[in-house]
Amino acid sequence: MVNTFTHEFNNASFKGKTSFPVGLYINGEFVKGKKGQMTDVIDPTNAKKITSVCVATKEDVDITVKAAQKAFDTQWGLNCPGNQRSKLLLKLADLIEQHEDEMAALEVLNTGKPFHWAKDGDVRMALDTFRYYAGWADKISGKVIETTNEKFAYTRHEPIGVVGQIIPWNFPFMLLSWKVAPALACGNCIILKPSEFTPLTALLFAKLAHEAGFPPGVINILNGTGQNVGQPIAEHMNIEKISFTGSTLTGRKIMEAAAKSNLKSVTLELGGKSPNIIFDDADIDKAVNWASHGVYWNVGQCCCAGTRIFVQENVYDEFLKKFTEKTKTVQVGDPFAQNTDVGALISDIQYNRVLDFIDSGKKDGATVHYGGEKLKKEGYWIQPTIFTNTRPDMKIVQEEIFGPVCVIIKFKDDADVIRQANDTSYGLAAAVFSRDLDRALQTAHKLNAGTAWVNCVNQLHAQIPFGGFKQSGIGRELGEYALENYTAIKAVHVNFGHTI
Ligand SMILES: NC(=O)C1=CN([C@@H]2O[C@H](COP(=O)(O)OP(=O)(O)OC[C@H]3O[C@@H](n4cnc5c(N)ncnc54)[C@H](O)[C@@H]3O)[C@@H](O)[C@H]2O)C=CC1
Ligand code: BAL
Repeated sequence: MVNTFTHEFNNASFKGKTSFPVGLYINGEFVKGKKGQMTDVIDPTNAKKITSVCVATKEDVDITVKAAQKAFDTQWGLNCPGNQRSKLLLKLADLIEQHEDEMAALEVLNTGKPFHWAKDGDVRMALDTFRYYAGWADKISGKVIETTNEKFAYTRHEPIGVVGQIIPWNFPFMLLSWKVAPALACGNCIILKPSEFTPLTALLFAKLAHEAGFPPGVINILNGTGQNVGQPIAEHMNIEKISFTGSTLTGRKIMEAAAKSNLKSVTLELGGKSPNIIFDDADIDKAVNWASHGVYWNVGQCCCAGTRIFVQENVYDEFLKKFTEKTKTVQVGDPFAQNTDVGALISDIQYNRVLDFIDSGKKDGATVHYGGEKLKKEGYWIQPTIFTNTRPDMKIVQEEIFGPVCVIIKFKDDADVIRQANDTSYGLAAAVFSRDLDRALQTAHKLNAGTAWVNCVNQLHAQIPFGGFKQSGIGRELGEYALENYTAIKAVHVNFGHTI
């Protein structure tokens, strides 16, 4: 028998209960893994255990792939019309909406992020994403291609089959939706591996997907580590597609595993070191507010965080003063309190990683202009931190920190800032602040980034593609573009006259 996790929330943001099995969700059932292994799930706000969940091994991956392939061949894929897939996705979205406070509270418990962000950001965006792709499920079609008068040729955008999906811990439920919704809309069966740090909302999701009535084997959730579950998915000979979000280092391993196994197609959404450019003609007060959101949202654990803030020299002092004042007002604390802006970091590993980066900045000679200290005795809390007087070669300027840490850098003119902003191996996102739209757009077009925000940051919509240039990734998630990740194009040639 698989255990059930039950938890009563009773706080300023949510009063209510959650309850779901902590098994692996395979072929429409919650089961224990073949080896019966469990792992602890930790509350990052106090480093205490929340519960334990079952974890999978390679053998479980093999069993799941067979179940998913059977579902694809019999009840899903080309055997289930798009309008039926759409109905199921809409039903699932309705169920998520009925449980949105519970889903948000669970995400808060497992990640330490503020409730209002979890609900109005993560869960709302997941809902939008499921509904958006439900709309696509019966509109996925190829085209007729003219060639000769004796031929009728057309393309079909067919589902790929069994798809592996690996997600990280920073936006567990939101990123689940980015992967699962388009894959199902296109008719694929999915095997999703959440991060070992944040398995809980994926399990509540599995319970809701079960209730929605998806055929067994269409949706499968396998908790576990990268090594025991992620790697076997990436290497599997019968998984034809893998989509991954996480570090650039692991992204390389996934690509290597795909190349060495069956050349499965790979989509990668990886790290970033996004520039945020403040020109001297920007509305400085607005830019300060956006820049603060750019760095501190999700305590900086965000692939598109605008952590390199470039400020034109004649407004540098004004910006720095106002940005520092703003940073001092950022409320770090109880994620269920209604005025909290920033919660805890996800794990002891991430906490130490961010502290190491802060140390390296100090050792390299940068100035800690504000913050830089640990907060609280229990859990993984770090002060919002501003570095100044940096050099381009410093680790804190070049590498993704994934914590509430930014560098503020002076620039002379447009050409200077474009050169500095593009001086990175990453290319996920960038932002430009200016009242001069010509200048803002010309700059946005010259930045090497998959997303360019003008007078805003961190804006994400189900309809708009998201993904990286350079080492920030391959392919695009969200929007119509994501359908390309989950369909295989077949060309059909019909001869009605040509002889040979
Ligand atoms: N682009 C993004 O949204 C994210 C970027 N990161 C970056 O990565 C750094 C390290 O964080 P980690 O948790 O170690 O990231 P990670 O990339 O190792 O973990 C992300 C996911 O990949 C899985 N994974 C790990 N090794 C794998 C392998 N060999 N094969 C298949 N799957 C594997 C993990 O279990 C997890 O589900 C962070 O400090 C941050 O800079 C981390 C999380 C998300
Ligand atoms: N910035 C939203 C997606 C991510 O951090 O992975």
